[in-house]
This record gives sequence, structure tokens and C-alpha cells, in this order.
Amino acid sequence: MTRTRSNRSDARNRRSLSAERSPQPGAEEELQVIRERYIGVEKKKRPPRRLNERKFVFDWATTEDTSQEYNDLYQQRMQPTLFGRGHVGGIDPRAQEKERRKFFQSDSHLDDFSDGDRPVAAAATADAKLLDPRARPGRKPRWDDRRWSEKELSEMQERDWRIFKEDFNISTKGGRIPNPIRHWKESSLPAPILDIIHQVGYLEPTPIQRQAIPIGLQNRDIIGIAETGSGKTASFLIPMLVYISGLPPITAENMANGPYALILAPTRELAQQIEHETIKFCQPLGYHCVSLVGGHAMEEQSFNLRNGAAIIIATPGRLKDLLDRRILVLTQCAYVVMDEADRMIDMGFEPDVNYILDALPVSNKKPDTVAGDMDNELDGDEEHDQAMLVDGPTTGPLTRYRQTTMFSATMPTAVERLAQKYLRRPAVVTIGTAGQAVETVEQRVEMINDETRKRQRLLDILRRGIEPPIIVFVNQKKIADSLTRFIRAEGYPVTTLHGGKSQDQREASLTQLKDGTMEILVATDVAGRGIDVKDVSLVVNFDMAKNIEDYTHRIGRTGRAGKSGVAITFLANSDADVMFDLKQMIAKSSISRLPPELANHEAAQAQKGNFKNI
Ligand SMILES: Nc1ncnc2c1ncn2[C@@H]1O[C@H](COP(=O)(O)OP(=O)(O)OP(=O)(O)O)[C@@H](O)[C@H]1O
Repeated sequence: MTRTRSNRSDARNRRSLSAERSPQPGAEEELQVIRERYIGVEKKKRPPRRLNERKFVFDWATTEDTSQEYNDLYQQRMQPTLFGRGHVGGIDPRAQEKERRKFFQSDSHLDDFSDGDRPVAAAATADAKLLDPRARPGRKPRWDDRRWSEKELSEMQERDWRIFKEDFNISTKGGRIPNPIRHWKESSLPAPILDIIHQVGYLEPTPIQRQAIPIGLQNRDIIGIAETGSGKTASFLIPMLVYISGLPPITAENMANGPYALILAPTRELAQQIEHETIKFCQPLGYHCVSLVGGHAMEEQSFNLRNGAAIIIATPGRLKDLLDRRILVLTQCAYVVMDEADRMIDMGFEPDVNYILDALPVSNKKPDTVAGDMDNELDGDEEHDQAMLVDGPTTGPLTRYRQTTMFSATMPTAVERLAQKYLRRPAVVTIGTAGQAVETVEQRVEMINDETRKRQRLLDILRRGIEPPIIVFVNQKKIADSLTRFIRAEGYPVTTLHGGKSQDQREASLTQLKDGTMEILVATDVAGRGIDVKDVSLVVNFDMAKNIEDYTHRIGRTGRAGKSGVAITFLANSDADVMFDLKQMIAKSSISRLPPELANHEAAQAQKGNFKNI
């Protein structure tokens, strides 16, 4: 009994003693959590069990070792102490950053190095860099995602120019192409020329002008391919005027040496139209330009040349005659434009063109350092592309290399021959796809084989009261005359234009169409190229053109300078040769519908000369 009582009191004493020694409940766990947070969790590793030693497996951890440690050092292990503001080792990075900033913001640190160890200015720049968060190493620059239109010219990057060219469908070939023009005011054109551009009402450059003008200003040869009515004339005219503006005026002393620049065009009408456009720019600048085309008396033309001319616009046949007769020389001509060069070749003018180009001075011809095919020439020696000046004379028009340019809406391979012979490493500028019809023209095709039905259908179309002017294309002069009579008999004001008419009649017809006296023009391909009659609403191919290039130019008489237009083509089985190309062209036009009669026509299934079922 006594023993039981004493046992109980012992137990009570032990409980009160242990309550005195043990810490607050939960304190040990809290300490453990903090330890784990800073020192890491102490993982109890079990030794790997060796399965092949089955008999003696000691499955215990080192912490379970209760054997006595005799070394004092290990007997009194130190626990890591937590201090500071709860950071590891008391290190507070934020406080350190604050200190560092304070140090750099004061000038005291500069004094430390002002003994010549480190130049003060360089040190200040380096410190500013350190303070600038954007300059910290490893920090990526923020992506500038503004569009080119929101940027200043100086901010334009390589990528912006690429997007700009894509936006305007500009593609280029040949090394070192200068950047295109975004706005007239940003171009490097002289102020008097910018004033004229403003006066003629060209608010913004057209795509071909954007790219061809800066290249032209570099004295570089150019092949420019852009759709009909896209302003190609101004794109060769403007650099030409800049070139002439740097030369002495044409006076009695130098006029016998001929013009400074020459523009060749395949047809009289086109030459006269280029003259018209050229005069707009030349007159305010005080330059004289003369057009020399067939159909006018040579005496009259030599009379026009009596005061000399800075620019001559000519058809190849007439110019060759004048050169032959020594009425004109080209001794100081260093700028040549071949407008619609492909048509000149088609019309058999290649020998005349060669004759004329061979009559130009040779002392300022660009050296032909790269032989071989055109692609080689294009990518080849670029040194001369930049060279503006010829070694030799230091004044006058022949101090610069001759510049030769070609422009057209279509550039078939035949033109490459001419280009290879006379152009040196040309820059090739293509707007859209070469030879493609203008996107603003809706192309319609109607399969009609019978001549009487064609006439009837034409009348049906005219009776719809379509807004004039209207141009009807035929393939033969006699059909042009008979169709004109037929339409006139129906009471429409109609005129005609073809190679069988006198020059005066041709010019009168065009003027009547332009001034609205006549509503309809029946023409052959003489009017197919370059003729710029404002607001032609409809082109009818009463006869389909013999090739797709002529078709492209014909329908390009409408839908000019961004306006819209319609082209209706009467297609007959006899036009089989051109059906495949026509089908491709219409299929590419987003606003035109390909009729099933053409799409499924046997002749439209394969290119002429390719056999479908080989
Ligand atoms: N930057 C411009 N802004 C507005 N109109 C322009 C601009 N450049 C040219 N034009 C006008 O566009 C029309 C077509 O120009 P142009 O005759 O030079 O075209 P083109 O490309 O030579 O056509 P084609 O291939 O049929 O000969 C003209 O009436 C011209 O005055």
C-alpha cells in the first residue's frame, strides 16, 4: 500500500519536472519548419538494399546510430543561427541595391578614379549605363511593332522597307537597289521638280514611280515593268529632268550637238502622248522638247529643231531617217528611254533601234565588265552601278555614264536581247506580276464566232447606255472602217484610228475622243499601247488580239490611274493560239469571271506548242 502511494507521488513529480523542462507546445515544430526553410529538409536516406546479400541486410540510417562520439568537435555540434531580416546569412539584396544606387548617384565614387585610372567622362557613361535598366546586359530590346506609315524616315528599318515594298507590290532585281520613295516630300528631288509634281496634281507617287525614280537618280540602267496606266511616263521623265537640270542650258553653241535625252516609242500616238506629258514638266523648267514621228513632213520637224531641244521623243523609223540625213545628231545624248520596247521589236523596229543606239556617243558607255547571261549581268560587278562619272572630260553631258532604261507593261524574252546589248547591269523593277493585266479592269469573255452576231452583240452593249468614251479594237484596217460605218449608221458619234489613215486624221480622231466630240473610237493596235484617254469606261475587243501582251495593253486603256473599267472580248474558235494565256490571265484577276466556254475549251487546256497528252 505504502509502496503504491510512493509510486504515484514519483509519477506526479516526474510529470511536473518534464513540464518545467519542455518548451512551449508547438515551438519545437516551428523551429523545425524554420530550419527546414533555410537549411533544407534533412532527408533520411536509407542505404540501398542489396538484394543479392539477403542474409545480412542492415536496414538503418546513420542517424539511428547511437554509438558514443568521442571527438569533442562532433560532440558539440553548432546549430546555424538565423539573424538579420530573415534572409539567408542576413543578406538582404534589396538593401544592397539601395546602397549601390546611393553610391552611384553620389559623385564620390568618381573621385576614387579621378587619379587617371579611369577617365571621369567614360566612368560617368559607364555608370549611367549601369543605372539605365534598359542597358543591363542580357536585357532584350523591346520590339518596335509600329507600321512603316507611323514611322519617321530615319526610323525605317530593313524590315519596314521590306513590308513597304510588299504593300506596293514592288519587286526588284539587281544589287544595291536604293529604298523606294514613301512620299514626294521625302524624296531627294530638287524643289522646282517637286513644285511641278504638286502643280500637275500627283499627290503621291505610283508604285513604279516610288522605286524607279530613286534608281533613275543613281544613273543606273533600268528595266521597269508595271501595269498599264500606272504612271510609267513620269517614272522615267522625272530622273531625266533631274539629270538635265544639272547640265548647261541648250544654247546656240551646243544645240548643234543634239538633245541631252532621247525617248523612243513604237507608235506616233504614244510618242505624242509622251510629248504631252513631258511638256507639262518641261515648260515650267524652261526646257524645250520636240517629237519626231512619221506622218509629218521632215522639213516641219527640222524647223521645230531650229532652237535645239533638250529632249527628243521619237518613233524609231523617223529618227533613223533624220539621223541618216544628218538633220539631227546625238553627240551629247547620254540618257535613253525605250518606252514599250517589246512593241518596238514586235513592229520590226529592232534594226532601227540598234542603228539609233549605235549612233550615240561611246566615250561614256558603261564598261561591260561582266560577260554572260542577263542574270549574271544583273548580279555582277556593282562598282560601276554606283559610279556616276566617266574618267575623262570634267564638264558637259558626257561626264556621266550613258543611262539606258526600258519601260513596258509586258516584257517578253525578245526584249532581253536588246537589254543585253545596250543595258549594263540593269536594276529590274516589277510591279505586281510581269505582264499581268491591271487589277482594276473587269475582264469578260463571250464566245462568238459569227461576224454578224458580233456586230449585233456590240450594238446590244452600246444600247445599254454605257458612259463614253468607249474604245473598240479590231485587227484589220478595213474592218475598222466598215465597223465604224456600221456604228455610225446606228446613230453613234464614232471615229476611227488605224495605220491607213493620214497622220492628221489619226491625231484628229484621238483629239475628238479626248474632248468628247466623239464617244466611240474603233481602232487597230496602233491605239493599243500607251494611249491615255481619261476615263475610258469600256474596251471591246471586237477581234481578240493576236497575243496576250497586246491584249494586256488594249484592255489597259480602261481602268487607268486607279479607276475601274470593263473589257469585253469576243472570242472565236480561230483565236485558239491565245486561249490558254487568256484563260490564265482571267483566272488571276480577282474581279473577273472565267466563263466555262473558255475554261473548258480544248485549246485553252495547254500552252500553244505543248501537247496535253504526250
Ligand atoms: N503619281 C500620280 N498620281 C496621279 N496620277 C498620275 C500619277 N502618275 C501618273 N498619273 C496619271 O496616270 C495616267 C497614266 O499614266 P501613264 O500614261 O504614264 O501610264 P503608263 O504606265 O505609261 O501607261 P501605259 O502602259 O498604258 O503606257 C496619266 O493620266 C498620268 O497623268
